[in-house]
Amino acid sequence: MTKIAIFGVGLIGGSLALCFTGKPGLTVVGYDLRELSAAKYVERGVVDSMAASLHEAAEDADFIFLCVPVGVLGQYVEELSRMKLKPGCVITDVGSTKGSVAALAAQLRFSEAIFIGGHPMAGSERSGVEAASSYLFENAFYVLTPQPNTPQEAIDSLSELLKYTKANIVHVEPEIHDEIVGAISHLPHIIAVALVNQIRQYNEDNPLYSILAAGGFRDITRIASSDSLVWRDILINNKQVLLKLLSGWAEETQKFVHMLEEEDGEGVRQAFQTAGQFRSQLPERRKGMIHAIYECYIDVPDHPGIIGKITTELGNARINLSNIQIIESREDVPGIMRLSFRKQEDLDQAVEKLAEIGYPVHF
Ligand SMILES: NC(=O)c1ccc[n+]([C@@H]2O[C@H](COP(=O)([O-])OP(=O)(O)OC[C@H]3O[C@@H](n4cnc5c(N)ncnc54)[C@H](O)[C@@H]3O)[C@@H](O)[C@H]2O)c1
Ligand SMILES: O=C(O)C(=O)C[C@]1(C(=O)O)C=C[C@@H](O)C=C1
Repeated sequence: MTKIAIFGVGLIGGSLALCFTGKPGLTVVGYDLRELSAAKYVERGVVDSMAASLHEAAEDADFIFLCVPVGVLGQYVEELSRMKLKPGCVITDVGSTKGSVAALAAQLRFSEAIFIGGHPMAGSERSGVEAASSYLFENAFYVLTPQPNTPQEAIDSLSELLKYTKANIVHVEPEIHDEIVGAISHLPHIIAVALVNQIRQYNEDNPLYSILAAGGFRDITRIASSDSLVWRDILINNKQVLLKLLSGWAEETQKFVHMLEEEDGEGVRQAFQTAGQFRSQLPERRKGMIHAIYECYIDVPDHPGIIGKITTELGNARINLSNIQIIESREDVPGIMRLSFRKQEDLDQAVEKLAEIGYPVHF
């Protein structure tokens, strides 16, 4: 039996556990500080068993996944380096920053264990094991940050195990990872939170702000609901990169200040056009490099019962819908409905079914 230990059975740790639990030859042991009784994790089939201590979980493990917030990662890596682990044991993490943990692991001496940094580029604004899903990583990118001296055998065995996630493995240097992920993940989280807080203050004087908030505001601010402790750790850890990115962001917004002051309509138009062109080149159906969610949109007339009709038709055809949302709905104006699926197969079947019943989709 290959023993997999998961430290931190939350959104990411729980999702990884769900990918591995029940697979032939694998046994998954969880460890978490949270007061959710161990039996519940086991009953729900997330893990095979829960360990009462870090040592119990790590003992004899072939793989150890550290799925805890970035702020406590270092302490686990250090503790593991002091333990006698199974020879060849691969320790990996899922932290959203890679530079500091790679630097720490490089200076520690593990007795016959190997550390390989990792980061699945998939997630959610939700947190905790309740939000975990075995589909979370499907089709997403999964970054590994092996060092030049990392044994190939260890990289291969971790990559082989990660096939259960159905993610695409990519190797990236830790510092490059932090720069890129700072720009495409951490900065957007800061912007979303700052924007929500700006509007929240206006809303204190006039609640119409939140009442009128429609698709635009909701789309750009979904990630502002992310876990505050997880994100505190990520942002502080990637401080140097983010300070540079924030000054770039200030320059970008300043460009708009100038364009508006000068009433430079052509400048505004060009800004939208170049942004739109770049965005349309992002890989389709993966929401950038982020989600393993397959989505399509349909134009729907605004009349009662439309959601029921669509869900019934898809349900009768045994097509699993993971989410449904009306993005815009005004009286007498067709609304847009966003349908999300967990699998490409479901999306393809839905496209066919919806066309058949008179609702052509767009992406
Ligand atoms: N949320 C995302 O979208 C996302 C995506 C990719 C990677 N990550 C990274 O994954 C890691 C976990 O994030 P998450 O979103 O799963 O958070 P989460 O809050 O859902 O899960 C974290 C789990 O770790 C447990 N925990 C916290 N401190 C602990 C400790 N000292 N010892 C043992 N368990 C502890 C918590 O009880 C919780 O169950 C973070 O490092 C984060 O940067 C998050
Ligand atoms: O989709 C989301 O909600 C996420 O926040 C996922 C997201 C991201 O920003 O893309 C967040 C943190 C990660 O480390 C990786 C992915």
